This record gives sequence, structure tokens and C-alpha cells, in this order.
Amino acid sequence: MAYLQVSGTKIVDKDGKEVILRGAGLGGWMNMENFISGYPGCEYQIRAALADVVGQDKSEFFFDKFLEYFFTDADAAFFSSLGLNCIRLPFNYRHFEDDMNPRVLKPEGFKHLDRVIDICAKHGIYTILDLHTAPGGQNTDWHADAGTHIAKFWEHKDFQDRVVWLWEELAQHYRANTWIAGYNPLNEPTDPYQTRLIAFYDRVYAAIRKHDPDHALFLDGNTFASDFSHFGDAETRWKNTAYAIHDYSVFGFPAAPEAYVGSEAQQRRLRRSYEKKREWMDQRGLCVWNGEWGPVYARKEYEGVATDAINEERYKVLKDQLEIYNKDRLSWSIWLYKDIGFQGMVHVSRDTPYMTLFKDFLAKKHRLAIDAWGADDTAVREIYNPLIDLIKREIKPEHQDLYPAPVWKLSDRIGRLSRNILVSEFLVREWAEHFRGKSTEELDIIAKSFAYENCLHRDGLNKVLTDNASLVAQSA
Ligand SMILES: O[C@@H]1[C@@H](O)[C@H](O[C@@H]2CO[C@@H](O[C@@H]3CO[C@@H](O)[C@H](O)[C@H]3O)[C@H](O)[C@H]2O)OC[C@H]1O
Repeated sequence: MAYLQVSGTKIVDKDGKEVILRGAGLGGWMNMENFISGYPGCEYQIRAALADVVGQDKSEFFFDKFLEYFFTDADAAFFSSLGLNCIRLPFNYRHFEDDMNPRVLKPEGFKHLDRVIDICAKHGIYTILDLHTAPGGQNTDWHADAGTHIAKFWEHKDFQDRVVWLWEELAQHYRANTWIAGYNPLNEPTDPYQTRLIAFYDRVYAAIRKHDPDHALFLDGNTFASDFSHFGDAETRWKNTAYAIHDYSVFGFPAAPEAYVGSEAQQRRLRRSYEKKREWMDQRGLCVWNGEWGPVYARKEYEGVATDAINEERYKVLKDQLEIYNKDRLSWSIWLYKDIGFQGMVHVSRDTPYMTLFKDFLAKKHRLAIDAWGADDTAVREIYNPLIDLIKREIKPEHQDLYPAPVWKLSDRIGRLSRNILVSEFLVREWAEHFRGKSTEELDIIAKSFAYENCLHRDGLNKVLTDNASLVAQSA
């Protein structure tokens, strides 16, 4: 088999035949996330807390089992049965390098990544390797696993050197693997000055190409993969490269300005927001990949009788987005394959040991809206509103919109910082205490909750994806 290549606006195989990559991201796995994997705060915090409570060995055992069960042959078989052909694999740099031992490769980091790439290949599924976290944090959000909203990655050359080093190691390891569709060197950068991102991409491009001239690169735009306005003529230096947008629509979230009915005006808004993100590529005839998109869903335990109606509305957003993408023959990767019930194509059943153990805790997390992304903050809004009002009153309007505005509005910033970082931090230990006294066997059983056989399918979502896959196959 030969490598996939980027050719103009398309991804093609060795015969130059177009390959449209359609699939999902394996978020919450080698980069665990609060709302996906079901804990508060950041991965590095819960790993440290669990080691404090059950000891280093048992903690490592639990996380290793979690990684093993989270994706197995059964997941790949199900995924390919839907007609999908690509999985984006987000991973945390900490699997490969220790902050206290920088630039020393941890070979054990490859254990699960290699395993899943091979399982996917066996089922005819391409993979895209996505570095979802970088030392210091490449963006302002929780999924960069930095524990802060200041993206220090852009301010410390040494953090950037380490990522360049890591990609050299990864490129050497994976250079011969043709089932890897390509490398996505940095998820959702937020560089407030814009220019440091381009300089970094120049460096990482050269470093990867030194060892691997063949794999395609998928480069995210700035500001959560939404903004290429400062890329200038950089594409002239980067061969075999596609450009990644993340096309989340506000209509897919509880914060939607109105119910989505698919009106002409709403469809225009969907299209406009998508087209704006890909403008730079379209002006230059470059290949676009939508590396993340997709609504979140209501849950019976929280949204009660309104659940089904809300979700039907979200499936409509999904369908309308796909219709836009299909006209452009766009390659995409929906967020998310598996989680505990908010967004995933499959989700851990509520009667599994993990969900039972954390039932009350998860309800409390939801009440406090500490997973700020996509959260309904109605129950706690009155707590934070006075702070928002204070800033609006005391700070000059021209100083209120701090980067990453306009993606983050003032109220988003306060919500995210106060709930996602501050309040969450207080809950980390409480999460870990649930494991106190558990034996190795019990930890294994809890981790196994994430195995495919213990998951339910989100049928509405999967049906839209399958219908779309056959529709596109017919039009190919
Ligand atoms: O790990 C993922 C992460 O990559 C992803 O990041 C968020 C993407 O969306 C950003 O906000 C959206 C910007 O566009 C508006 O139209 C949407 O309404 C916003 O949601 C957000 O700031 C990023 O953190 O999100 C999910 C994570 O699991």
C-alpha cells in the first residue's frame, strides 16, 4: 500500500484517485478529558491525585487498563461497519516525555498508539496522529492539559523545541506506516500574536520532513483551528499539506441563540461560519480537512422529557452541516467517537461500575457546570453574573475583549476560568477518593466500563453518519 497524498484540494491514493476521509476523533483516550472521560479538571491533575490515593503502581495499572479497554477490535469493527474510514488519534505529550526528564523518549508511550493504529489498519481504517497537548499548553483550554488559560507554549522556546524533538521521534517511528493518513502536529493553537504559530509550523515541518518525506501534514489554523488570516504565503513552503478547520456550530450547543429549524437564515449562518474558516485555503486552491465538529446531546437524567426533542434538533444541525460538506467533497472527523454520554457515537452505559461509582459525583459536576464547554450553566449563573457585571462596570469596553476573543466572549472567559479551572481544582481529590481501598481486580473492572461491550450506541447520530456514508459512496 502507498501513502495518501495531498494533491491540490484533494487527498488521493497512489493512483491519484480521490479519497474522502470521513470519521471521528478518539478524544478522551490518550488525552483524557473532563466531559469525555468523566472527571474534573485536567488529566495531569487526576493522575497525580489517583497516585496519592491508591499509590503509583495501582494508579498506573488503572490508567493502562483504561487505555486498553477504551479502544479494541470491537470498536474498529463497529466503526468500519458504519462506512467510516478514518480515526483521528489525539494524544498527550506526557505519554512520550516526562516534564522532569525532557527529551528522553518514553518507549512505553507507543504501546497503545501502535496497538490502535494496527487494529484500525486491520479494519481498513486510516488514522491521523494528533498532538493534542504541548508542554506549557498550546491553547487556553482544559484539553491542552496545562491547568491554566495562559498558553505558555508560545512564550518559551524550550517548550517549542521539545515538541519539535517529539515530532522527530514520532516521524522516525511511524515513517513506514502507510495506514497513517498523516500527522496533525498541534491541536487548536491559540497564539495571540499569530506570527509565532507560523514560525513554529516552519520548524516542525522541517523536522518531520527530515525523517519522513511521505506522510501528509494536517495543520490547524490559529484560534482553535478557525483563523488562517496570518498564514500569508506560508503554503508555498509546505508540500503535501492539508489545512484543518474545526467547524463547531453554535446551533449544536445549549448556548444556541434560538431553536434550530433549518431556516434559510440559519443555514446561511452555518455556511457562512464554515466558509469564513476556509477562506484562505479557497483563495489558494488548498486542501481543507474539518478535523473537529459536531453537536453535543441532551441526557434524560439532566434534560428530562425535553431530551428527545433537543437531540432531534441537534441531528438536524448535523445533517445540514454534512450537506454543506458533501457539496465540497470535504474530508472530516466528527468529535467524538466515545464518551460518558454527552457527544460520543458510543457511550459508557449508566449501569457500568464506573458510572455507578461516580453517579452522584457526575450529577454534582453537571450541577456546578464545571465542564464549561457546552455546559448549561443555568443553576450557577447567578454566582458568576456579579463578577461579569463588575468587570463590565469597571473595565473600559476596549479592554474587555481579551484574546481568544471573539471566540471567547467576556462571559465565556469568566465561566471557563472560574468553573473549568478554579472550581474544578477543588473536586479533583474528591474524584480520586472514590478509588480508595480498591483492589487491582476492582480497578480492572471499573476501567472495563469503557470497553465497547459496555457501551450504548447513539443511534440517531450513527444513522446520520451511515446514511451519509452511503450517499457519498453513490455520488463518488
Ligand atoms: O479536545 C476538544 C477540543 O479540541 C475542542 O476545543 C474547543 C473547540 O471549540 C472552541 O469553541 C467553539 C468556537 O466556535 C464556536 O462557534 C463554538 O460555539 C465554540 O464551542 C473551544 O474554545 C475549544 O476549546 O473542544 C472539545 C474538546 O473536547
